[in-house]
Amino acid sequence: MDSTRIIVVEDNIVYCEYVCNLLARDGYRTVQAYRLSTAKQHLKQATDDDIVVSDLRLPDGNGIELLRWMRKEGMMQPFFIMTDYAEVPTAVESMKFGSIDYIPKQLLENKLVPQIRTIEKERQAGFIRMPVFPRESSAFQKIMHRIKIVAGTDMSVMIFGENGTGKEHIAHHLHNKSKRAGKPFVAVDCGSLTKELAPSAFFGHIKGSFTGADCARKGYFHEAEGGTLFLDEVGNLAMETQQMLLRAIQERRYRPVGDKSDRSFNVRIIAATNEDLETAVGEKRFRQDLLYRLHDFEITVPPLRDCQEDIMPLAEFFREVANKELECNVSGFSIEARKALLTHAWPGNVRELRQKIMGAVLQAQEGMVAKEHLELTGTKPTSPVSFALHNDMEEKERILRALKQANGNRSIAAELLGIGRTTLYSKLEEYGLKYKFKQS
Ligand SMILES: Nc1ncnc2c1ncn2[C@@H]1O[C@H](COP(=O)(O)OP(=O)(O)OP(=O)(O)O)[C@@H](O)[C@H]1O
Repeated sequence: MDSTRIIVVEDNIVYCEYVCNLLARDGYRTVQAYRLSTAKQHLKQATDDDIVVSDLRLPDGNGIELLRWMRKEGMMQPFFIMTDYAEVPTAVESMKFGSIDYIPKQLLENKLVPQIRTIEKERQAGFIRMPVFPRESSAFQKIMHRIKIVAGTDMSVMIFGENGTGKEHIAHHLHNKSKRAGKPFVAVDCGSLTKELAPSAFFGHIKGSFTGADCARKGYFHEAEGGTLFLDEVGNLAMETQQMLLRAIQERRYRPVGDKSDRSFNVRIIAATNEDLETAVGEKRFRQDLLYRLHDFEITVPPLRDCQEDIMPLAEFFREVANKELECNVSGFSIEARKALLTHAWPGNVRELRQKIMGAVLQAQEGMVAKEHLELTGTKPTSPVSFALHNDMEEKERILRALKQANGNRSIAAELLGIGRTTLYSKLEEYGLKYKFKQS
């Protein structure tokens, strides 16, 4: 019997019973709650190994309220929302508060148990899921659209982007949205693989195949069978390893080191790089034929400085994560801190933002994060390129975006737009926006 207990929160008694039976069939213990208040009681006695699956609408509240309450109480158990199709936009909201996924009820039978199995495997491997914030900038909406169209296929996908932009998250998300969800997602750091280690790492070896091979080892291809193999920093592979991979991918088979026969595999490949691989091809550091194989479809993740709309939402999200992890009680950012966050160049992208916010929350402990807590030195502020005013059509929208980003503060908005305060005032007048942001 599995030790994982699932708390099923659903007011429709018949459906609740159905979900519990589904889970019981796979050996899970379940406990039912028809109301938000009952769910809270169960959760007060829950262990960290429990998992919550909740309907969105409940007689005395809703699933998102439950999730927010849990996170506020420091309960970090995995949380899934079950939805009807009509409720998908609200369900997406739930991911902001750290729900792992929303599962349409029509797909529950196929999706829920595999996702729970993945969580269990990750727990066994000592892997801790970092909460992911669903970014909503227009650049990310485009990325999400591209993921949606390619997810259902078996095309290889190449993800380009600077370090720390979230390429691995995107690869994971793509996997979760594909028909391979619930099957393994195996991430390989190609930069750490020497040409000597690579054959055994990718294809495995049999016992005694070389000095030191005291026992057989499964390779990454075997581990990822049925699922996705994520080749991170693929540009760092040695030429010999590139050739070996190319052959395997072309022939859809490989031979474990020391074995006498080949194995076939069913693995989807997603690769990521922060390099311009065309240049690497030109410099003969990367094989053109391998690049073609890995590059059926492309996703480019823009640097954080080009996604200004994401900066404050991500910062707020990391502040909440930091509050919980570090047991602090920081409620927001001062105007100066916001300004610093919005104008910093973020060479380390989301990773750097996360680190800066964790550090700032730790320093502030409570109250507001001040500019000094962020310690944003050493890089020049970004040129306000992404907010530059190009033409009348875009202008109004950009002004609104900058004002929203600056929380209505016109000085900061003007700075983001790269124009003077007086110019901003006259633009506000021109577009009839003068009274919309009265607060500053
Ligand atoms: N949407 C997000 N929500 C929460 N955290 C995020 C998000 N995107 C990125 N991060 C955080 O930023 C860091 C970098 O993310 P990730 O490893 O996916 O980037 P990457 O582009 O693959 O980096 P690298 O090129 O260095 O391998 C991680 O700590 C991750 O938790």
